[in-house]
Amino acid sequence: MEKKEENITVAVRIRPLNERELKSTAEIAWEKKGNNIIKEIKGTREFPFDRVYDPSTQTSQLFNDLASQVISKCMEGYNGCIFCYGQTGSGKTFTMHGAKKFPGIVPQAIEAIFSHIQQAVQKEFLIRCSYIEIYNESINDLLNTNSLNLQLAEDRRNGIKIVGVTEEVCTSPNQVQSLLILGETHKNIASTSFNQRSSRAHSIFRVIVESKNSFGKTDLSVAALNLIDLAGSESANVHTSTASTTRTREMKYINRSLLTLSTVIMRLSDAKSTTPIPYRDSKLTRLLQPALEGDSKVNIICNISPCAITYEETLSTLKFAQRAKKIKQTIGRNHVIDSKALIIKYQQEIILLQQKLREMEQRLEQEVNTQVSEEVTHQLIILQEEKEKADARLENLLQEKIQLQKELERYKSFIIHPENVKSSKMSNTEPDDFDLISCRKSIEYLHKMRDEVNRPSIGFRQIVESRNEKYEKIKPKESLLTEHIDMIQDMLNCDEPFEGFSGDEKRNSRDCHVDCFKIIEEQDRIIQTLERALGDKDEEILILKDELTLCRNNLATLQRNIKKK
Ligand SMILES: Nc1ncnc2c1ncn2[C@@H]1O[C@H](COP(=O)(O)OP(=O)(O)OP(=O)(O)O)[C@@H](O)[C@H]1O
Repeated sequence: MEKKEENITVAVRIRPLNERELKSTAEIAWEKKGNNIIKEIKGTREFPFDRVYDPSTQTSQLFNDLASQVISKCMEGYNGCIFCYGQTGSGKTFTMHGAKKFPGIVPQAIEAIFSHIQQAVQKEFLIRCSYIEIYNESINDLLNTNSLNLQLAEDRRNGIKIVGVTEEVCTSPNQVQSLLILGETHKNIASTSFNQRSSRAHSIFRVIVESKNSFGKTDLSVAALNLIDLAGSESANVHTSTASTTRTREMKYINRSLLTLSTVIMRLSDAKSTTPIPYRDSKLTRLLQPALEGDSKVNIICNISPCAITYEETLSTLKFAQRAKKIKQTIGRNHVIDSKALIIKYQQEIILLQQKLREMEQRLEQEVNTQVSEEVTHQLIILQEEKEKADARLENLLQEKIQLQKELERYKSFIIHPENVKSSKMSNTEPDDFDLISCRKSIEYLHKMRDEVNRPSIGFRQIVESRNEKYEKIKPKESLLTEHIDMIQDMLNCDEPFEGFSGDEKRNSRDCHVDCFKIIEEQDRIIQTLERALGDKDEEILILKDELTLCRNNLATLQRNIKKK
């Protein structure tokens, strides 16, 4: 340990008058004189300190003058301890933690620690934080409400420890800030006649700074920074009539522990004293023991009210501060050559974890590759099978379609027009000179001619001429034809078209007529069915083609993915 002797730094901060004091007729009893003296206004008392701050001073000024040096030392490996001492309502919490828009020493210290880490490029740091309060002589963990009445343990190497206290590793100011907010919600605060938000316990926010040179393996420093907001002393008669038993009990515990602190400071300040120092009389002094004995750079800020109402309490605070000022300390830097120190432990853990992570990543990659290739192969097989099935179904359908088309053609070829049937049947039964086919053709021809003549678009003369010409050609057969035409016309128009024929002829013709129509109707039905079937097959083929395209696309995507892998 590198050692050097120095005094505890003691400063006094005078707060502005509060509402109650402003309303009262009481006078101002204390004022600042120069930079470091506080003096009685109406008396002769004067107390010199390292610094004295008047009511107009901002906390940032105190931080820059006092706390920043302690923080710098901590970053170099020296322990540090800053605490605020004073009667209730004198401004201890305001100084240590601050209020809205007025950051206290703690938030400013956190900013300073992290900005120091940012600048110290050659060093590595590990920051751990804990937050406890001593309430009615019980140490409670403010970061874990289930941890109450924690015990202290002492060993030669580590000094005094709080067993089981929560220590959070923090990597940013915001993270520390969150811990502070969490701790604040668990603090014992109550309204008293002197302070609306009076701390009913001593609170200690501890930052452990582990640091090591980036290149060194063993030169490790571990420093503790204790930022302490003590509960305020209260005059016993304040609580007797109005306060609840809880407040009175709290007050007794607070006063007793502060008295022990005072005694400890008094004994420490008297270099010649051989009387044992009663550290063990309170949890607070036991915890402060290493710092007060010289393992820490200590700053004490004594908060006072300038008002005469609290003259006695302020005087007591100033006397305490005077005694504290006399304490000489020999502070040393903590070198730790200890493989158990967290920064090294964490570094080793990080290396191990990184190794494990790499191994896991490799294993995962292998597994994923195997899984992917198995899955892709499986999907490929399924797709191939689906494609083959689809191809086969398509082929079948195409065959079916061709078959159906052939059948359709065949059926179409079977279609017999009634007039053909009539003429062929009739020709078998009619006498030679009765040429029904030619008659029929002639009738058709005549009908056509008549239609032609009636069509307004064709030149009338041409039509008449052509008609006459054709008429001349068939004129010789006119009478015969006319007769036959009439007869055939009658036959075609009437229900009994074969009236003039003999019985057999009639029967044959009628049967033939009916058969023909039946065949034709049947054929029409078959054709319609075939056409419908064909239409359905076409639709199925289209759907199958779509499916096939989808299959092909999926296959292509899979093949692309496999190539990428
Ligand atoms: N320097 C200051 N400037 C402005 N207001 C202040 C100052 N110091 C204290 N106050 C105000 O005075 C009140 C009491 O302060 P604070 O709670 O810090 O006292 P305390 O000493 O912590 O009291 P306790 O011991 O009861 O917890 C608060 O409202 C606080 O905002």
